Amino acid sequence: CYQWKAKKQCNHRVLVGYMSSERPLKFVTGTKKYKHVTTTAIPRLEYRDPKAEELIQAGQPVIITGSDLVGSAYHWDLDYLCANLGNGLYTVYSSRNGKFKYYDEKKVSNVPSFQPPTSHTDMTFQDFASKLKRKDNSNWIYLQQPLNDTVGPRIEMDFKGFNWDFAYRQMKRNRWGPLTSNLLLVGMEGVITPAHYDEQENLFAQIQGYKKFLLFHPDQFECLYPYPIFHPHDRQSQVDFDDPDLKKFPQFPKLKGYEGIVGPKDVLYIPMYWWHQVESLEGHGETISCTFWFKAAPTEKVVYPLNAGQKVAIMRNIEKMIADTLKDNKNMPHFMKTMVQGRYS
Ligand SMILES: CCC[C@@H](CC(=O)O)C(=O)C(=O)O
Ligand SMILES: [Zn+2]
Repeated sequence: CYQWKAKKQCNHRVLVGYMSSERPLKFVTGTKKYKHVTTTAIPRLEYRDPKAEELIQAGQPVIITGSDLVGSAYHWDLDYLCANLGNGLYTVYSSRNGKFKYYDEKKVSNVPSFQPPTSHTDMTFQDFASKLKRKDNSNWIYLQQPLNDTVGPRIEMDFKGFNWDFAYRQMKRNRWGPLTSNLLLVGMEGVITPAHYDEQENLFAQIQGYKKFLLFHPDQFECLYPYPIFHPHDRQSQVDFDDPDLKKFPQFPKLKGYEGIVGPKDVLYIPMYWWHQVESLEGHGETISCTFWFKAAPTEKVVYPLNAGQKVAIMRNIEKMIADTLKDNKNMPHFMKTMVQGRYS
């Protein structure tokens, strides 16, 4: 199991003493601590610990150890994946600054001035792996591809060997909807997925390398200023954590959340609507992860007061309805300001 030594802050880098019974003492160099972002540790619990189940049922994040959710993939590394993923094509994103802010291509036409921050191409895993080894810091790359039936027989066998009992037990116990996808993520050291939220429950399994997660409760919505719903960056925060515009986003410094380093064999439960920012830590090789996304649990009976996630869902529905009704997104700011200005303050 892992014991975490006291964190030591030194010149904006956080060294987190890291020791496990399976690995020599290793300093997992954390990343810069973001100014204005206050965090406490994400709980780290053994999967048999009833507290872990309680946290998941309460829709709270938790790093689960010992589940072996992807135990049959612990041997996955670049060479093994090159040899066994087959010659299918994989979606590889490229970024000039190491940040991979997701955008919805179907919404690009809504914002004519939109400049995609990343590009993507399809290539064989072998091509990707050779680019990865040539680590070029002017071109960061990040493979993000749903595992599908183009994979070779060994990968298929490994996939079938996942601890599906654990995954489906969580799904049933928490009344989640069906599993929708397993996304294979292979990231160059240092890549960052900026703060965003997803509309599905996620069991995030780490296979190789270390990822630092920042997580924020849905009630931090007013500190994170998501893009408008019709914008390609819907669900993504507008705030650049490295250089926040506090005139435009004055609530940002009130942000409070959780942080944790997710290492090999760890599984992080990311509850739906929880904001997260994820960084592949330098110095520990490329990261290999696999997501398990589940549809939301159906809301049988609405219980008041509504929780923050439900309020985000309601805000999204209202925003969608206004956008659909007005038919012109330029009219939305004035329409919504008129609706509340001087009436609800
Ligand atoms: C495309 C998914 C990226 C992932 C974050 C990361 O590992 O970089 C994430 O945001 C999630 O699993 O929800
Ligand atoms: Zn996400």
